[in-house]
Amino acid sequence: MDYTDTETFGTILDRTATREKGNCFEDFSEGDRIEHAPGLTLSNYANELWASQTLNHDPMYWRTDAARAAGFEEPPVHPDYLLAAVMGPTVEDLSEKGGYFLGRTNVRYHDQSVTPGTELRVSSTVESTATSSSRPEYGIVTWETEGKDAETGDPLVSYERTNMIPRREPVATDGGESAAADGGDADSGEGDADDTPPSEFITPDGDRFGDFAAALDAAADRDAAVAYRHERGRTMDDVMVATLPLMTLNTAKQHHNVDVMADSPSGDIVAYGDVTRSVALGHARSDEATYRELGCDDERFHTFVTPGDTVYGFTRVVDAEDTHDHAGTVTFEHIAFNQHDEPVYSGTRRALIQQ
Ligand SMILES: CC(C)(COP(=O)(O)OP(=O)(O)OC[C@H]1O[C@@H](n2cnc3c(N)ncnc32)[C@H](O)[C@@H]1OP(=O)(O)O)[C@@H](O)C(=O)NCCC(=O)NCCSC(=O)C[C@](C)(O)C(=O)O
Repeated sequence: MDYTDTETFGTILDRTATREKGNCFEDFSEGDRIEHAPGLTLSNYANELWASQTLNHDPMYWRTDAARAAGFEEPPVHPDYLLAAVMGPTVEDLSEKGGYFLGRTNVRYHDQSVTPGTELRVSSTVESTATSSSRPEYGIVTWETEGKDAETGDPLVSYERTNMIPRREPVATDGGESAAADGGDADSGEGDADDTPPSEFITPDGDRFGDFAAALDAAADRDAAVAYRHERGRTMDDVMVATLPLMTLNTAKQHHNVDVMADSPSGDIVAYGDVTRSVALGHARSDEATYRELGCDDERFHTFVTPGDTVYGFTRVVDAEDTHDHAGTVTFEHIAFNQHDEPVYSGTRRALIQQ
């Protein structure tokens, strides 16, 4: 028999089983620990592709003189690439089955001097599982993930992330179990006691710690916030949507299988949340003298970003603390938005900004 005869092959395909990838919601129980097998070795090529394409062009990640001036021996890998390189290899075990990346919190960088050539080992623990009251065909799972230097065992980055994960069987829900699984801020802001925007928005005069602190001082006794837009935008193309996640071994079909995604609510492949976030942070960093990343919290992905969408950035300065001789700690809220001015990502970020 000729298996490649189109008609015959179609009949055979209908009768054969698919060897499935990934895990369903029912496969996760609180406390389960997963060592992610594939891992990867941080590469200069992937690092440069990630940082260049997401407009993260800070010289300290590109040139030895700038890296040395910032206290590194040589240019380290970009922290957004490091984070994505830790998360990518977890997808096969945790979220390849589908469902959306809802958010992440407690992102902490333990070592930012990591250079290309470093091999990663990544493990995750199931922190919680919950029923989704709005989508009975999904559950909501939160994992705690840690990426280490495989050779030394030193922790490099850790975070807690939450996804919707398909169930094998949809369940009837009473709407009672599905409070935000990570205890994060699942509130969209609706119903906040004060949801009236301030009457004035202040832009810092420059990109140094003192400029952010002075702007906050100026806003302190007025009905004002320190908040501004960033000029750059980045249109999502194939490299952004499919290449960057695959380069970090992220096998989520959402980013590279147009055939499957055509039947999904987005109707198309969608950008990996870490790419959207990295673009937003790249826009923000282009307007600040960043010294080190400290961490991010309450990251949320509000709606799909599909090929052709353009990602812009908005920043609100929340706090500025004079913590070091050469740099101060600034807390920002960043919002990425699309060409229709719809928020697609939000999160808070703490970074050391040069004095
Ligand atoms: C998912 C959509 C459709 C739901 O939109 P919606 O407005 O209908 O619903 P919602 O109210 O925002 O959230 C739905 C449910 O999730 C819960 N929830 C929400 N956030 C959190 C959180 N942080 N922690 C815990 N729980 C959370 C929330 O409480 C609610 O529970 P309920 O069903 O019981 O009412 C909509 O928000 C959306 O389209 N978001 C964009 C998703 C997206 O594009 N993510 C990035 C790309 S996917 C990706 O990167 C993949 C990855 C990385 O490769 C990979 O995981 O493998």
